Amino acid sequence: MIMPTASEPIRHHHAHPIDFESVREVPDSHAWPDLHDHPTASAQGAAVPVIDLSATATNVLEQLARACESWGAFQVTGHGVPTGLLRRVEAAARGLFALPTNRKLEAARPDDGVSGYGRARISCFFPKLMWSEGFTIAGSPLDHARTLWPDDDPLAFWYVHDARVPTPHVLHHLPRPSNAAEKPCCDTSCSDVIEEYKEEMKQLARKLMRMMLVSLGLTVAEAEGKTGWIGPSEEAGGMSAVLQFNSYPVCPDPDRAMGMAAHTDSTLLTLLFQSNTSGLQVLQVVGDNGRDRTARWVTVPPMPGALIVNVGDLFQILSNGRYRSVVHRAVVSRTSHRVSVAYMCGPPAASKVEPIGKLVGPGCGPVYRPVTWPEYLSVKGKLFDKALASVMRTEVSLERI
Ligand SMILES: C=C1C[C@]23C[C@H]1CC[C@H]2[C@@]12CCC[C@@](C)(C(=O)O1)[C@H]2[C@@H]3C(=O)O
Ligand SMILES: O=C(O)CCC(=O)C(=O)O
Ligand SMILES: [Fe+2]
Repeated sequence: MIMPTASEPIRHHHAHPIDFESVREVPDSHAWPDLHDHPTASAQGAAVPVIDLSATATNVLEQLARACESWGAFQVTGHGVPTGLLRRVEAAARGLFALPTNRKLEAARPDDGVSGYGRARISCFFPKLMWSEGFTIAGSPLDHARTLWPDDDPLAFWYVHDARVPTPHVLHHLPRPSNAAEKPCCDTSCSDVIEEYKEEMKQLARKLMRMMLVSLGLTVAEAEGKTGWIGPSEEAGGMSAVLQFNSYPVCPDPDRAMGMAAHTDSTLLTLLFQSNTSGLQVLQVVGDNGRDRTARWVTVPPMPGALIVNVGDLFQILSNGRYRSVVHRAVVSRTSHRVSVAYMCGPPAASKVEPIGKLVGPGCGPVYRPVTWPEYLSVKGKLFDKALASVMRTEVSLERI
């Protein structure tokens, strides 16, 4: 993995994003020296597992367990999310990023905030900038749009019909809507699509959480009771989530630019939709016996209609280290503008996440101390790739993990 070279977060001085569309070469600010830190596995090599959730055949739980133990990531098919909705959410993402820069900057994420437009939060740990821009939505997309653009709401304004997206050229020349209520009559707005997508992802995330906990050896009742958040009644307020839209413009020299630097997600699970453009790579660690550790980047090929599931740091804590969060990154392309949408799912803010009692036994005590999601995010914001180790119980030897 490309190690962050900064121990202290860096404040990048380029407040304004570069104009990705017009640059003819990768500027020094975006040129990464060590993109080939590990070999990239050939297409014939091992691939991230694909799991069909609709399969009536029964070894789905075993497949999940194997995928989570050995990869920390897998693709799911048969998940029940309509392909039409996936197409519409991709169009919504493309529409958002196609907005003129000044409109996007109106929604810039404040320094101390979670939501808004800007570069990835982890950028401050790397000396070079990434070839991407992002849009983070915590809470309701509609409320969000209203707060960010109180006068006129581009999220509600740009209509998504049949996955057709206004091109940047058209967007520049469209009149700004004078009143968000004056919507062109048709279809649904971006924020409706996003709202609908969040709801579908929430159901799928709960189902996957339940299945993954059962695959660890819990009963369904235990899985629902232990965490409270995934039970049928949502008495503890259900899970919470952040929606992250990523955009990776075409790049004149993809071998020198990084779309999204290597990281693990600070979530329980992340459900990622990468549309039909390749870019996501996961780090496969081979021969991990302490000393002799080699790793390689494995591309996760786009599969029509599939979603990718990443095990996040909080699930690693919950499972007491049995399921590992996966190191992953996104590379860029010379020819395709790629977008991805990540549903980053965590527990309710007030809930403590800690190793599940049943998975902790004699000779295998709890490896991690209890943390809430906000606490963990704050630790991650300071320590980045050392965050998980820092919430280990001190009496547990580092060898164990
Ligand atoms: C709920 C989350 C999870 C965050 C922080 C916070 C809001 C934004 C998320 C992301 C989204 C993009 C990748 C990442 C690595 C980033 O830079 O910002 C994520 C990060 C994390 O998983 O740590
Ligand atoms: O775009 C991708 O494939 C990866 C995005 C990602 O890792 C993230 O949003 O956390
Ligand atoms: Fe990620």
